[in-house]
Amino acid sequence: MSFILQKMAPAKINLTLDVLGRRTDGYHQVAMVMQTIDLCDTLRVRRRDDKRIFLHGGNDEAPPDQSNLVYRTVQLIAETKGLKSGLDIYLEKKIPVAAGLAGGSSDAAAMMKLLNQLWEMQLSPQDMERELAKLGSDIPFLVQGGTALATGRGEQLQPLPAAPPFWVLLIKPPFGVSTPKVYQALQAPLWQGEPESDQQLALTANTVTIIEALQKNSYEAMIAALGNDLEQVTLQWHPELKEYKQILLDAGVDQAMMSGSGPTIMGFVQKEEKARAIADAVATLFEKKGCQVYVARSLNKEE
Ligand SMILES: C[C@@](CO)(OP(=O)(O)O)[C@H](O)COP(=O)(O)OP(=O)(O)OC[C@H]1O[C@@H](n2ccc(N)nc2=O)[C@H](O)[C@@H]1O
Ligand SMILES: Nc1ncnc2c1ncn2[C@@H]1O[C@H](COP(=O)(O)OP(=O)(O)O)[C@@H](O)[C@H]1O
Repeated sequence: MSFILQKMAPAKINLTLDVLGRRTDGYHQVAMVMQTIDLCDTLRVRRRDDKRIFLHGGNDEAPPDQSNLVYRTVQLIAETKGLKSGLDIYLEKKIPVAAGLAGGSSDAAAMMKLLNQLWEMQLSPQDMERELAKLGSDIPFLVQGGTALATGRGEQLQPLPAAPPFWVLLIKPPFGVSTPKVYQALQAPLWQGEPESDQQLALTANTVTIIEALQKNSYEAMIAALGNDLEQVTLQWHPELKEYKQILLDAGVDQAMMSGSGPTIMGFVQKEEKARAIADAVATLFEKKGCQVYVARSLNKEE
């Protein structure tokens, strides 16, 4: 029996998400500070002697069929670089689906890294990011993870100093939201069409301030600069999310905010003991509302 390769696929959260404009290609121009956390899916892969690809695991919302981003990553690489062997792939989902945590994107990035290893393709991280941008705007960030600035439609990356270590409580309501619908409903004053000046592409206040906070390695300054332009849409559709933020703030988190297009609400704290104590205090209340509660810590690029 050939040996099994395994890779963890971490969730991402947005520390900022500034939407700058609505482009003609159907995407929005964004500036986002992204961070990986240690809530992870797991991918295991074993080479087969034939040329068949089998995907196992997943769950009801991310079934192991041809629509799965893991399968689509193999298909993309098979088309561009050739199918070098058959594969048995097992996907263990822990990251909630359609939650604003980019679980599917991270699974795709992990699959790409496993293929690079197994098929000895010697692709650089930048090569992998370029390929994966074809499957989704968030996926390139998940190749390297840690803390990074994402611009363009989210696929252009610049390294940032690692965020000061922190913990987050994640409250995942019993429903998902559609990312395209959230972007489309955004009412913010946006430019439309193509960016015409550098000013239109300039980073906005939240993102500039948070980058300064990261440069100073200041947890307090980072917390003060958190922001997400998509909150206004998802919180209007699901007003109970405002209440969830308040519950977390009342329970003692330093700040509460939605991740990505939502609906997951995050509560930020600096220390593990505090995160776990608050999670214990609020778990029953949130579980009664049908929410799942997770505790996770920020990851470095190397983890
Ligand atoms: C909102 C964010 C924030 O990190 O994450 P999630 O909430 O999905 O995790 C991302 O911008 C989501 O990126 P991702 O989920 O990869 O989106 P894609 O598959 O590329 O695009 C799906 C659709 O969302 C819309 N879209 C996406 C990215 C972007 N910058 N502008 C957009 O308008 C488009 O309608 C696009 O067709
Ligand atoms: N491996 C996967 N894990 C999760 N979702 C997947 C996967 N493959 C395809 N999908 C599809 O992609 C959509 C968005 O997935 P996900 O990455 O969880 O969203 P989000 O970025 O909003 O957290 C889901 O509706 C799901 O049907």
